[in-house]
Amino acid sequence: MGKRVTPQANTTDTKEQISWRERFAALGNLPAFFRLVWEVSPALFLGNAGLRLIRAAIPAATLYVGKLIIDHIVALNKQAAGSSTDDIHYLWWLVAAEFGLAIVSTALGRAVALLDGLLGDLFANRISIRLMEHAATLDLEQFEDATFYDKLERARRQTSGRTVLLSGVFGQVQELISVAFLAAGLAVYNPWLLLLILVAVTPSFIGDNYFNQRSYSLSRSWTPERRELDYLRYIGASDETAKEVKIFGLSGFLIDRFRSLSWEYFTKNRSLAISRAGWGVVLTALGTAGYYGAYVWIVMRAVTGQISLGDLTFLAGSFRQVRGSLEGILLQFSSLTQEAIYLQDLFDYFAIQPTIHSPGTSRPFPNPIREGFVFENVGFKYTNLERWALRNLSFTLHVGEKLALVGENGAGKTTLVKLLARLYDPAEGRILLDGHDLREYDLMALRRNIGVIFQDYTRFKMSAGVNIAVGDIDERTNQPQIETSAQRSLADTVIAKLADGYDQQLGRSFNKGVELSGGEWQKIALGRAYMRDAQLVILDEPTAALDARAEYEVFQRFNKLTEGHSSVIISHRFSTVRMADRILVLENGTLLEIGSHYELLEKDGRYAELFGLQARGYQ
Ligand SMILES: Nc1ncnc2c1ncn2[C@@H]1O[C@H](COP(=O)(O)OP(=O)(O)OP(=O)(O)O)[C@@H](O)[C@H]1O
Repeated sequence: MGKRVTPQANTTDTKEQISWRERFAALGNLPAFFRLVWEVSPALFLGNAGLRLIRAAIPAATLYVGKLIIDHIVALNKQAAGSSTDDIHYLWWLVAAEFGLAIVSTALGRAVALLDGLLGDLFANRISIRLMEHAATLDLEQFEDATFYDKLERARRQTSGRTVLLSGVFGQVQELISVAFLAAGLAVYNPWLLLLILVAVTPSFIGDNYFNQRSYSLSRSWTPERRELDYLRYIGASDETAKEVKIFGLSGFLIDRFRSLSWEYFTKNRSLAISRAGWGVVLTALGTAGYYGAYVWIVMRAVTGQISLGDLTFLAGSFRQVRGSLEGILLQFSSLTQEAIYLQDLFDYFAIQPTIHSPGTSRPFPNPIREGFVFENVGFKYTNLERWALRNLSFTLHVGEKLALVGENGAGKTTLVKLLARLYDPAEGRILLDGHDLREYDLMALRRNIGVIFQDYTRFKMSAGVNIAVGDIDERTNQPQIETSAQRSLADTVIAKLADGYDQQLGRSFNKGVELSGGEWQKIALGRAYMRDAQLVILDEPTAALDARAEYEVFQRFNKLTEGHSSVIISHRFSTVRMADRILVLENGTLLEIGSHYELLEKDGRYAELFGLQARGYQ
């Protein structure tokens, strides 16, 4: 494989450095994050916080009890033979107290981990649901945009491992309180010790921050490549692609591509990890030197008798713990800001607003439609396409009319249909429904009144019944309606052959799922068109996979059942097209001809030419 070009990886490394200011600003996401966590479960949230608070006091208490024990033993030794049983009892009480603290600390640790886990799982579920809810509101065009996908991918990463942030922040607070207790003890003896600790931990804090920032930048700039890696992993091992991967012998090609891309990422990560480890050793050594400096001072004071042996253990222990905790807090802080920046990606995704939506006050949807749809000089351009997909398009779709769209591949037929359903809005001109712009109507009402079956319809890996019911999902338990729709689309003959009938799992991804042939799937998908009583039914190449007899029968039924309703049919088969009331011929996104089959034959233009070509093929 040739060397791949990764412009993002090379150019954004420097561009995507995150400044301190951005890091602190990202912390501003924490309140919103906590609100989300709180909404998930107030009880778990409070329980977690409460238990951690108690646990925070334990290290200082344990050290203090330890000091009392040592001082008491020293006192007992001095008294030698004269110790009373009360003194011994007191000593055992102290030992029991320390034992009790150790047990409570472990139990609280387990309880906190449990609550973290439960809360984290609930939170991940909640975010997944919000991701799906938000995705449902977004424009089709947004889904077709690669940068949007990168955002979605980064947001999706937030649905797992969020416990890291959760326990991270909670742990921070717990540690801070622990440190406050311990530091208070240290300050009583000598406040300078605190300053020494701060100086000792600063180098490793700065180092960690630096490396966290670089690792975030790297990971962020590699989002498109990571997506590609996921995609390669998927197509390299999936039931959907297995057939072609085998026939064309693609596995070597896919694996090579995966290998070179993943190796490139690995080497970048590796060099970062190595320099991080190297610097880590040096910087923590500085911290250790600080600790031993203080230790020498404490030992000297004990030797000269200025502090007791108990004080020595308490101070040395406190110092060690405060340093460890502070290092932890500062380390956590830098990974916390990093997590908070990831959180920004999640909130960025939630902040994406659709451009296609209902107006503030919408016009009631006409029922029945009286005048039909009018295209007035409509033009549309895909964002990633230079040329216009449709331009200067004007025609009327009358009420009750059956219109066929004809044109070569890429002429703009599907695009026209997407504009009718407001999956996109025109960039030029407008589409009127009963004299008013489509944008004045409620979007949901419009979509409810239009039934579209696209050529690339989705084969849901769900039951056969649900695959038909998606045409009107609110009616998914309405078995008679599902069965009637199946009869109309000829799907009933397909379902009759399935062992579990309408409950049969389709697709092989799940247990006991069966795969259907292309035409069988199409009959099932066509059933969706009959699920709702739409005023406009659109079929985009609905019979391409059907055999000749099935196609004939489907259209006989379709024409009868949609009598009085408007319909649009896209087809490359002229046997189907000629049944339409009028035929609209598109070429390069513009209207070339429109008229009935006979009118267009008489005109002897493009339609007549294409029709003649196909007819000759059968002679
Ligand atoms: N999502 C998209 N993003 C960018 N360009 C697109 C997109 N969908 C279609 N196009 C482009 O717009 C043009 C019109 O496509 P459209 O799907 O409307 O053609 P069509 O007439 O339905 O073709 P076919 O007969 O092959 O189904 C094509 O050139 C296509 O490349």
